Amino acid sequence: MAHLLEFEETEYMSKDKLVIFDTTLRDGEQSPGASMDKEEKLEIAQQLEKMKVDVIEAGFAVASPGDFDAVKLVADNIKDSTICSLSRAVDKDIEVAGEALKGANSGRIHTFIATSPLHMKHKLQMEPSAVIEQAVKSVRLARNLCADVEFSCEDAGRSDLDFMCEIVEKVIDAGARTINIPDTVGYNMPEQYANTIQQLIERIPNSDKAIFSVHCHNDLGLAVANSLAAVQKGARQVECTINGLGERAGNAALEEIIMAIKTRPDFFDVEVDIDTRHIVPTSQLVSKITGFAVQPNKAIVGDNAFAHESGIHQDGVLKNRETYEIMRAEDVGWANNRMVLGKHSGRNAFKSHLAGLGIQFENSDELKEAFVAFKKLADQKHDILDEDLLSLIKR
Ligand SMILES: CC(=O)SCCNC(=O)CCNC(=O)[C@H](O)C(C)(C)COP(=O)(O)OP(=O)(O)OC[C@H]1O[C@@H](n2cnc3c(N)ncnc32)[C@H](O)[C@@H]1OP(=O)(O)O
Ligand SMILES: CC(C)C(=O)C(=O)O
Repeated sequence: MAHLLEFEETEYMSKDKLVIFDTTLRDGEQSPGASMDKEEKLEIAQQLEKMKVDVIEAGFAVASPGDFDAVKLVADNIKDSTICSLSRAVDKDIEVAGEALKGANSGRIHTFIATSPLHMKHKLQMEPSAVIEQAVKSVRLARNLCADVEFSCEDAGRSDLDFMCEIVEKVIDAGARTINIPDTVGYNMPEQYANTIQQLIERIPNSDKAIFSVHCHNDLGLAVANSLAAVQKGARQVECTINGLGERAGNAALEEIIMAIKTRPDFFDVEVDIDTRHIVPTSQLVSKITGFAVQPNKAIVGDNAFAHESGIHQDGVLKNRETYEIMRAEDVGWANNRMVLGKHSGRNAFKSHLAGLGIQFENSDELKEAFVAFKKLADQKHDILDEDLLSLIKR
């Protein structure tokens, strides 16, 4: 057996650094209807690189000739982020992944096998001992092709902890330097998932030789909560996708993970290198390419994430934005926050909006009269446009 390729244990192994691993182009693409061609993948990868994402999982190279080409194109062109391809614990998958990644500045082979009793018995139809053997063999093969190898225990959220301790210890010995513990079907609760990560780190004798990673699905709406709970217990890589795209109900949303970490440094003792100003443009690009609309009330990237229609909120924000905004719209790539006039709006926002249109009221009676007319109109009309306001004032 050839010597394992040398792995640089520098930047990624820092205790304070949270590695951001984006899998929009792989797990995100697994959403029915979200397939992307290679040029589309490259366009998104370029945007992720601008955002300073650490690792981009570009696809599953063995899946199709098109996906091989896409992983290769991304690997050949993106130089600042590590480019990764997924592969089963199957020699052919790993070799094809290695081939697609040949041109990468920094490449990673990500190999996985299921470890839950349910998946091993019914899907893989393998004995647990054979699963361990296959995992070790695959990691060794991958390490002969690529210095940076990640191993995932698929369906870790329903796997036995003792069994995971055993397999993970062996794959670390075989050369895996990132150990991913996916909650593949979004079954775990935050405390339970965080405890699994903590137990694995504490119990596995060679756990200090690897970064522990989380990959959470959103079947119960807990993907982000589970990921963040695990970060508090020692996880140092989060796998996530733009807009939370992904299988079934999706993956943890990158934008929510990043902004939670940045907004609550009192909770999270980790650093992320992401340039958050690229979040909204990236979200809009992914939405345009996949055709998956972003719901208006989606955190960070939804149209209403920084919009206010209620008078009490508008008044507070006009006096001090922090009254109702915990982040700055500009910091995540919006041009500004937004005041929307509607039936819930108050006098202060109304007056301020009209001032923006060049209209000043001579006295409070004039303002009162215009405001009463505006409320009547707002009861009848869903969207109040500036033209509506101007004609109302003229009248
Ligand atoms: C949780 C996740 O997101 S896992 C990633 C899921 N993503 C995908 O599946 C997308 C890409 N997949 C594909 O293109 C295809 O499924 C391929 C190319 C990987 C395999 O295709 P096929 O050879 O036709 O197999 P098929 O998909 O029907 O079945 C999967 C086979 O892989 C086996 N398998 C599944 N996972 C693994 C694994 N991690 N390691 C080894 N074998 C595995 C299954 O047991 C099954 O084996 P069998 O054919 O002996 O019953
Ligand atoms: C293969 C792994 C990383 C995965 O996507 C999952 O388990 O959800």
